[in-house]
Amino acid sequence: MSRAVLSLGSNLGDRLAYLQSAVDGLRDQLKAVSPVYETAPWGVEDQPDFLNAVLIAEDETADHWAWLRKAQQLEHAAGRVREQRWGPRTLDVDVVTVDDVRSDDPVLTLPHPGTPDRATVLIPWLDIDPNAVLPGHGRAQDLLAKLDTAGVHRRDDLTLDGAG
Ligand SMILES: Nc1ncnc2c1ncn2[C@@H]1O[C@H](COP(=O)(O)OP(=O)(O)OP(=O)(O)O)[C@@H](O)[C@H]1O
Ligand SMILES: Nc1nc2c(c(=O)[nH]1)N=C(CO)CN2
Repeated sequence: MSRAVLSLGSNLGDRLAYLQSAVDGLRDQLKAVSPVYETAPWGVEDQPDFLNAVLIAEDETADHWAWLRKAQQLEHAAGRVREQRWGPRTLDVDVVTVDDVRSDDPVLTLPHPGTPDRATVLIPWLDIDPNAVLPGHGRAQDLLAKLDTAGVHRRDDLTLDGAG
């Protein structure tokens, strides 16, 4: 059994539909779906606002590589074209954690190295797991306390349907 935390982001086209497509693609493994947040872009600031959300999924047999393949399949299905680093995209699916796995491999770094600095991941993750711990970095709550959360706005009018 493995448990993965996956972060979703979209800032092109029908953003909510792209996030929903990831939820639909994980339906059998889905354990929790966060609220949706509208967030100011970090990294490359001259691009449209993102919608972000976080999912928790479990699988009987998947190892961390299988979760990366799944994430990339979901991006591909959403027509994701890799262009600019940190640039606009229809769907970004990052593997935040898989259990307590820690890896320095650039193809799959775990936990995802951006996580401690990203309120856009920590806030929705804490919504669905208030006791979340980032392996090697401590409690998500403590990491979030050090960050600026001004650009992160919960959109209660937009919801992802994770029901069976
Ligand atoms: N934990 C991880 N989750 C997803 N991809 C990862 C992870 N660790 C390493 N990668 C690698 O990162 C590469 C680039 O990913 P991507 O294009 O999504 O980066 P980005 O979204 O622009 O930036 P960031 O990864 O900082 O969010 C992928 O090809 C993948 O192999
Ligand atoms: N707010 C926000 N900004 C971003 C995001 C994202 O998901 N949310 N993803 C990026 C590329 O990984 C670059 N910038």
